Amino acid sequence: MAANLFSLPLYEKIFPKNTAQRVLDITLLSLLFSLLIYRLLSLRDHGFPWLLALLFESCFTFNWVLIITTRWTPLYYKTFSHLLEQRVRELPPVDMFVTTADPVLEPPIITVNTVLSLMAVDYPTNKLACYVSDDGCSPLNYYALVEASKFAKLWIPFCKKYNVQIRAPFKYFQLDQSIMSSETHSLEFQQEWKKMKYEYERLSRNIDDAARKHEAFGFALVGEFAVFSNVERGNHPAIVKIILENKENLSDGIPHLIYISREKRPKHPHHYKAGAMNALTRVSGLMTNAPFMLNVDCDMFVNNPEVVRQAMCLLLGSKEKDCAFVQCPQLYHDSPTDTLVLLHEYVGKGIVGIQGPFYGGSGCFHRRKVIYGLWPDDTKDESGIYFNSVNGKVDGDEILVKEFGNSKEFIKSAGHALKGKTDIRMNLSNSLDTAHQVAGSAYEYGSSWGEKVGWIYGSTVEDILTGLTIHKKGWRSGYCTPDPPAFLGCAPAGSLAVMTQQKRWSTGLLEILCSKNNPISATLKANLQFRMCVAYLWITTWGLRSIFELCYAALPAYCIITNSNFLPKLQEPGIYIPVAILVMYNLYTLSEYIRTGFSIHSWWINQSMGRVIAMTSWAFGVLNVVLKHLGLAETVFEITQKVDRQSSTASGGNDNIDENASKFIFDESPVFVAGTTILLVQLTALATGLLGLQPPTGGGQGSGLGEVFCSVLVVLWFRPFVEGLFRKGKYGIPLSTICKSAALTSLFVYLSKKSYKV
Ligand SMILES: O=c1ccn([C@@H]2O[C@H](COP(=O)(O)OP(=O)(O)O[C@H]3O[C@H](CO)[C@@H](O)[C@H](O)[C@H]3O)[C@@H](O)[C@H]2O)c(=O)[nH]1
Ligand SMILES: [Mn+2]
Repeated sequence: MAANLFSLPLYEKIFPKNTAQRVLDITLLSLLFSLLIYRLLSLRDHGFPWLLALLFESCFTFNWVLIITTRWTPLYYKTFSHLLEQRVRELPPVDMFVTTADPVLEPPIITVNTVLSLMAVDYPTNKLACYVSDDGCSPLNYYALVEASKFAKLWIPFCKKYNVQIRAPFKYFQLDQSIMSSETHSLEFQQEWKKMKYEYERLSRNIDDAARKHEAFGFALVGEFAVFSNVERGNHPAIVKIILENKENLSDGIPHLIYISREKRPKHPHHYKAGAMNALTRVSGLMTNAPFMLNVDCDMFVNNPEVVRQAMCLLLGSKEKDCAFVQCPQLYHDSPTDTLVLLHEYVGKGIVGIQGPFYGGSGCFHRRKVIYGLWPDDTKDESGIYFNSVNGKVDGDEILVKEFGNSKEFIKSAGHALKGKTDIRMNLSNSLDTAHQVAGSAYEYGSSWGEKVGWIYGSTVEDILTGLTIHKKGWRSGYCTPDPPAFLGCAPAGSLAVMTQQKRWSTGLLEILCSKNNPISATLKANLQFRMCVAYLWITTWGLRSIFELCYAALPAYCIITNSNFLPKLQEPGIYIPVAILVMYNLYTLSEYIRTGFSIHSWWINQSMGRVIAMTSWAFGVLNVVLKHLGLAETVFEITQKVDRQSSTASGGNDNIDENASKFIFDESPVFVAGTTILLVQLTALATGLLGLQPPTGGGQGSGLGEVFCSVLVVLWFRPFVEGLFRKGKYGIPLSTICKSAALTSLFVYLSKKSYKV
């Protein structure tokens, strides 16, 4: 019987049927190929635009091949967490990491909610420790956490007593009380609920007040805040503070809570989030050294209190090799970003079916030893010592110093982690001195941190790079999609934030493609599976696609201005191919939206936003990487502004979600010059056509309805820019931007005409 129980599976793999999708994918691919063949065959009868169209369409076809290959075999997991206790004698410890970097862009109340939701998960509290990294080195963040720790002592028991489902207090108190289950309607519950609400409002008020005071005349930096006096954001010593310690090792108490602001010095690169993650890994290695680490961004609260147990089903229920990390999808609570949901649905699950999901930077459970650089084939000898396939024996002290840096205590803890031993540490403060040492800005010099160990440096999307480094070794990863969703975060609010984020992504992804860690070499020289390489190529080439999309969008305008054509004429049978592609592709994506429960309107908005982002933000990503390679600029991690919708329970209203939320906000940033130029080019072309200012065709075929249709389509995609031309203030395109774009447009028209004469 015991043996039977032990063999019960903790999860089941489900391969959803996708025959219809495959058929459609292949049909579309055949159409694309037919178009290419048609163009090739008729190349001689047509001019330069025809050749360009052939080139760009080949790229889109290639991209389609990448997409089909990536999503061919979707997979998801069903977990059986109620069997966990029967399968494992004791649940393993988990260290939970939260990163925050700027108390203005990331209001402390958001971080506080995330931390509270993590600390309140359904898991033995003596197995949990929560570490918060503050790259802003802000006394305000520290203050907020200290206040939150007092609230946690009430909140956590309340959540567990009443089995509260949403344990981020801001979200919980937004819920309509009437939808809560009837058992929670007891008088006792009502009273406790009111008290909790009162305490939470007090907590938010205290944090708000402190923020206001801090802004006005600084904090009184005395007592435990004294360490923050004279600190500058980018120049300060390491600060590590134990806010809460579960000294009695109670399984139904409150988990440890530790604040870390790693040392920063102007001369030492700090590697943004990846650097912060590595500091967290080391400090936690000294203090609790849990074999599993959960990491979330400051705005990603736990939405399903079962999440750790759910993830454990995958981590403990499979062979280690099959599960280096478990990623939960990134979903948003404020505005459902349909594109992301769809990416998860139609591409994400496909990747899960290859070698496992990409690491997405937040909502991910890691095996500590994998982060320490272990390969799946590294084997234990009898004494439990690992032999590393790259470095030989892992236990050799010299090797360990080279890998992990110069701290004896840390090396010892890393040795334990690699061997899978769990440390039992009674007193956190014993390791405080060493914790400060490993959080030092020079600690990593001469070690493998950021290169072979920990989060990998060299890209502003450190998550994809780190995940690729893990997959490259042959590890697989798991996907955790419980219902309700495990985590929910803040969507970037407004056009500016979206543009900035997309620019960073495109930059970072291209940095990966152009580095020695690119997916192709990972397949040729290491163990990245071929189709996984394709999946990584699909994502890392986002930026490059922008160039082709831009040029393709310029093509109809070019043709109208020069009275040439890149599409077959309406009376030619060839026209049916591009028309069929257009119709089928749009109906196909539309059906995906509708099947997933989104509206036609959201389909249209996202399709056009997708094109706008690709032609503007992504293109600037390419520029960033070119400048980096020329040594002219460094790439930076620009933090996304998080909107504080959380303290709204205290202030009584959602002021931020007004009717203007969907309007585009413009500033003088170059991305908007690019967008405005694309629009003006199309408008100029259409005007040229309408006013009959086109040059004579010179014997060939002139532009026709096809070109005009495409040009109008681009204008429709850029509708927010059209509106921006006529609006004032922040919703209008600044005059300087319009002037720059007008100049660029004239240049385009001039060059087009000139090139055509030549
Ligand atoms: O110097 C820095 C910069 C950022 N962060 C933290 O990194 C996280 C992500 O930053 P955010 O501005 O929210 O970026 P997003 O674009 O929303 O993040 C997505 O993309 C990032 C990679 O570009 C991933 O790291 C994230 O996990 C993923 O959610 C936040 O918690 C920040 O506090 C730091 O700790 N230090
Ligand atoms: Mn974010």
